[in-house]
Amino acid sequence: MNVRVVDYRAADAAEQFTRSLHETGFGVLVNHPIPQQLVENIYRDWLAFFGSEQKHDFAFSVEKQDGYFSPEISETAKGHTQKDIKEYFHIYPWGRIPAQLQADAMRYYDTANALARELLAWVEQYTPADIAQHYSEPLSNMITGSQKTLLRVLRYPPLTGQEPAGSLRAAAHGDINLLTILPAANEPGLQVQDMNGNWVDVPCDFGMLIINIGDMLCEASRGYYPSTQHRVVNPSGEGASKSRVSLPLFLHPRDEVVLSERYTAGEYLNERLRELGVKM
Ligand SMILES: O=C(O)CCC(=O)C(=O)O
Ligand SMILES: [Fe+2]
Repeated sequence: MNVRVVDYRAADAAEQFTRSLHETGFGVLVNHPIPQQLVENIYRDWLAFFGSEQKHDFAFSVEKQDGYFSPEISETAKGHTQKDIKEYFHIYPWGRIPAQLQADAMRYYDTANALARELLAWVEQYTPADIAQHYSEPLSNMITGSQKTLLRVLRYPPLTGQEPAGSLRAAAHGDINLLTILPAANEPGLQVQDMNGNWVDVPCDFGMLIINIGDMLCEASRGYYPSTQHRVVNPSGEGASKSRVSLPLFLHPRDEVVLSERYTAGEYLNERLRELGVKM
């Protein structure tokens, strides 16, 4: 796969970047505005939280979807039968969060959310007119006042060797939302699928920020922006004894936004959460 690496500060960044999203569902930005030190602090502090008993005080709410999802709850990717090998915490500005982790998490949320909004505006600007005419409202409008944009902190525990055959840290899936922003994790393992079905390693270098299209934007753009399948594979050797932490921000529209003739965003999300086994 020929992934285009785009300089966020280049004069033609919006055009180059949206071309990559159209061709592969996936983009890589360098010289991006996400501060590395903040992300490293978040990784360190949340590793300590996942290692503590405090996490059990924040058991996730089925209705609201905020809080801590244990490895026993962990999602089963659409079309798969094994649960992923992971635990995670869902952060919303209105949701529950441990007091000692709140300031950095919200600083990151605001920074990543602002960038995601800017990138969605690029996507909108470079949507061909015959596709854009089907958007029920401008993309940038779809997220105005949204309460659903979600920051997920993931921890993949060290492997024990007792994992069920065939289970992965994260089985192949497409993200549900409009657009996802993913800084480099502390360990490798993320792969994306190219147009020929091959799995390609994603660089785990902080300078490279990964952005991918989610299923909602694929639906709204009638496939012009494809949602890329991706997964997190199990490490072997030394990596197997280490935790992996990652920090995707999932940009979501308001529930009532019409994505297509088939779905509003709220209907689409609820259907997918039921399939993942985390909602009734
Ligand atoms: O951990 C990663 O690198 C990716 C996580 C992911 O794809 C997800 O949570 O949707
Ligand atoms: Fe994902």
